[in-house]
Order: sequence, then structure tokens, then C-alpha cells
Amino acid sequence: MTNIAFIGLGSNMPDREVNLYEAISELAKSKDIEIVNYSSIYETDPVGFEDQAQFLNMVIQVSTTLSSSQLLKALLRVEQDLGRKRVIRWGPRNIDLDILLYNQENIETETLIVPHPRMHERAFVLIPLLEIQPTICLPDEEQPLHEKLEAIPDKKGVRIWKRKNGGDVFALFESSKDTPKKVLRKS
Ligand SMILES: Nc1ncnc2c1ncn2[C@@H]1O[C@H](COP(=O)(O)OP(=O)(O)OP(=O)(O)O)[C@@H](O)[C@H]1O
Ligand SMILES: Nc1nc2c(c(=O)[nH]1)N=C(CO)CN2
Repeated sequence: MTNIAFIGLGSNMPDREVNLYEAISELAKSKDIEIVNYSSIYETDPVGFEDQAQFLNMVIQVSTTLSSSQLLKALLRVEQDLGRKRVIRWGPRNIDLDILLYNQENIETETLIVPHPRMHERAFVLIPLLEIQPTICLPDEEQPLHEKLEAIPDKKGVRIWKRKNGGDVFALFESSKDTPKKVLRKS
């Protein structure tokens, strides 16, 4: 069975762009995960714990044969492989991967809550998610998510960093070499 999930990515430790690229590249290597769409990259003001560097955030859409718990394990493994260290809750991280939505299921286990419990109050999640899927709703909800975004007072804290080029590839530029790295081909 093929499942559709939306994953939120964030990084606020250098090199932020490369961290996002490497996480996406690691996920794309899995035979069980196909990346089918992705947002632009946004630079965002930290929320929750504000005394830290600005983040780069984006959202990707995946098609996967993994269950939600297997997908979480895969995300945690990528975070581990990229050397993520948890010091302060909501503090600086080189990479953070969150399952935002998994099919249109409500999931609650000891280790996994989907939809992500804070996504509806985070412009840094909703703006890239709605870029991919403008009419998306939370499971069992009539209200489209864009209406929840309109209710979030401060959206200034989310600014385009690298617009998805709309072509058939999403090109990330390494800050040093400035050579595009083809990360994904849109299916
Ligand atoms: N939807 C989800 N996506 C990812 N992790 C989740 C989710 N729901 C629960 N978790 C659990 O949260 C744990 C801690 O996640 P993490 O330290 O990355 O939180 P955070 O990203 O800093 O904060 P937030 O959850 O507010 O984004 C993970 O080990 C995982 O077991
Ligand atoms: N702008 C921004 N702020 C955050 C972020 C994030 O990804 N972007 N992640 C957090 C914990 O998951 C807490 N605060």
C-alpha cells in the first residue's frame, strides 16, 4: 500500500541549506520513500525559543510504503546520521524532520502524534505546506488549513530564501561553490 506523507524540515546550524539537501538526499536513497513534491526554502524567525539563529524551513511530500512508525524511525535515523544533538528543547539543530501529515490519518502513540500537534500554529510549516497543497485540510476537518494560516498574527517571520525554480529540478546551491546540485526530479 502506498501512503502519502508531508514532512517538515528545519535547520538553523551551518550550513543550513546543505543540511536540508543532505537530509532530502538521504531520504531519497530509501527504496521505500519517493519524494514527489517539495516547497521553496524559507528563512524563518525562531519561535518557541527565540534566542537562536534563524532557520531555513521547507516541506516535502513523499509517497512511501513505510508505516507511520517506520517512517518516523527513518526520519530519526537520518537526523542521527547527520549528527543531530538535542541540547535544549526547541533549541538550535542542524536538522529537524517532522511528520506533519500521514495520509489523512489521526495517529497518537507514545512516540508519534500526527497531524504534528503544533503545525497549525506555525507559519514556518503552513506556508511551505500550502505552497505544495493549497487546499489541504487536517483529517476530519472541514476548515482548510489556509484559514488557520490567516489566523496566525505574525507571518512576517517567514520569508522566501530560495524559490523552487518551477522547472523539472529543485536546485540547491552550496554556499561555497555556488554550483547547483540536482536534488530531485519532479515526477
Ligand atoms: N509528528 C512527529 N514528527 C516527528 N517526531 C514526532 C512527531 N510526533 C512525536 N514525535 C516525537 O518527538 C520526539 C522529539 O522530537 P524533536 O526533539 O525533534 O522535537 P522538536 O522538533 O524539537 O519540537 P516540535 O515537536 O515542537 O517540532 C521524537 O523523538 C518523536 O518520537
Ligand atoms: N522558525 C522556526 N522556529 C522553530 C523551529 C523551526 O523549524 N523553525 N523548530 C522548532 C522545534 O521543532 C522550534 N522553533
